Amino acid sequence: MIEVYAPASIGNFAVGFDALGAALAPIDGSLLGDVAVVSAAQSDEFVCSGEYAHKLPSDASENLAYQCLVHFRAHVAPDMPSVKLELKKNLPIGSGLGSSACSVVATFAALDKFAQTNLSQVELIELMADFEAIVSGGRHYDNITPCYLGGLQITGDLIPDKSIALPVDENWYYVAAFPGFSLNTAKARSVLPKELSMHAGVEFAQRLSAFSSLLLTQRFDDALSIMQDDIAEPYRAPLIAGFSEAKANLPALGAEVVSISGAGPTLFTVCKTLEAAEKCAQWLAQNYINEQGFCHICKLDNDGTRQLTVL
Ligand SMILES: Nc1ncnc2c1ncn2[C@@H]1O[C@H](COP(=O)(O)OP(=O)(O)OP(=O)(O)O)[C@@H](O)[C@H]1O
Ligand SMILES: N[C@@H](CCO)C(=O)O
Repeated sequence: MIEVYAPASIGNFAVGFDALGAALAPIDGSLLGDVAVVSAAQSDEFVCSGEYAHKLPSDASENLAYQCLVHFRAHVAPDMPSVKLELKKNLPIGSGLGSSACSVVATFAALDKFAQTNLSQVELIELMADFEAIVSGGRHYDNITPCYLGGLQITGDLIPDKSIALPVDENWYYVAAFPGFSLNTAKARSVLPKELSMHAGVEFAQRLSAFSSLLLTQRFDDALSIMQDDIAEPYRAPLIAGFSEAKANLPALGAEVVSISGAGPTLFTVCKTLEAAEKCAQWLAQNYINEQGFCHICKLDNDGTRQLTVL
């Protein structure tokens, strides 16, 4: 049996629409992500369990994890013995935490290990991105690669091996608050402008390249000072109840950055101290999330997708 965990991630990371993403590790040691378990069986079977399993279609053929298994058997490992695939769906759907990417990454990584197909990093990332594209309305890697590789990744087709890890300040804390309602990624993409002006395109390129260079030269405070999303946040904020109030209130509590995680509705902050992160988390718990929501103070998950059990 192979059991693989894949962490939640913050897509876009404010300055890198579709191109930058970070994997999350709650500081209380809990796991925030999906788990795929592959074991030998008489014939292929699929089970979806976990807190959010009931939010997914009951028909296995509509579950991305099962679709990954069907694809893997047909195109990657036709000789793989029959398996039971269990997806432990621990992340809410349409959360902005890279939920579908988590299921896809955990499943392909577990199948690759079980079948000993030893796909290369690029082969696996391409496979994973194909499936992420099916549901999100656009091919992008900013949940896939941080989820798979860990850390903060600048990522896309132009980038050698699809992804390059960027350093962050070890002292930074990230507060991720899921408000408890869903926002469909395809819908959150449909409100974005189809084209950027020349000015906006140049500014986006400047901001992302400067941010990356500043991180690589350890000028972390300068990097934080330009960490702003002009591409997606202005159009998506009206879709997320409470976001504008949070953005207005959290800086006074010590948030250096307040932005939307992925397509939303999860909000994230970057804080320089644990004290500031705790104050932000408390405010968010009282003012942003409902009974179905949750809030975690996190560091980056530098391990990415990993095996929990091998039997
Ligand atoms: N294993 C799965 N995990 C998540 N979504 C799945 C899965 N299988 C099928 N789906 C379907 O894919 C769609 C995912 O929608 P969407 O892209 O909005 O969510 P998401 O990937 O969970 O969002 P986000 O990346 O913002 O966390 C939903 O319609 C959901 O029912
Ligand atoms: N970069 C993507 C992340 C969501 O999956 C977006 O913002 O639409």
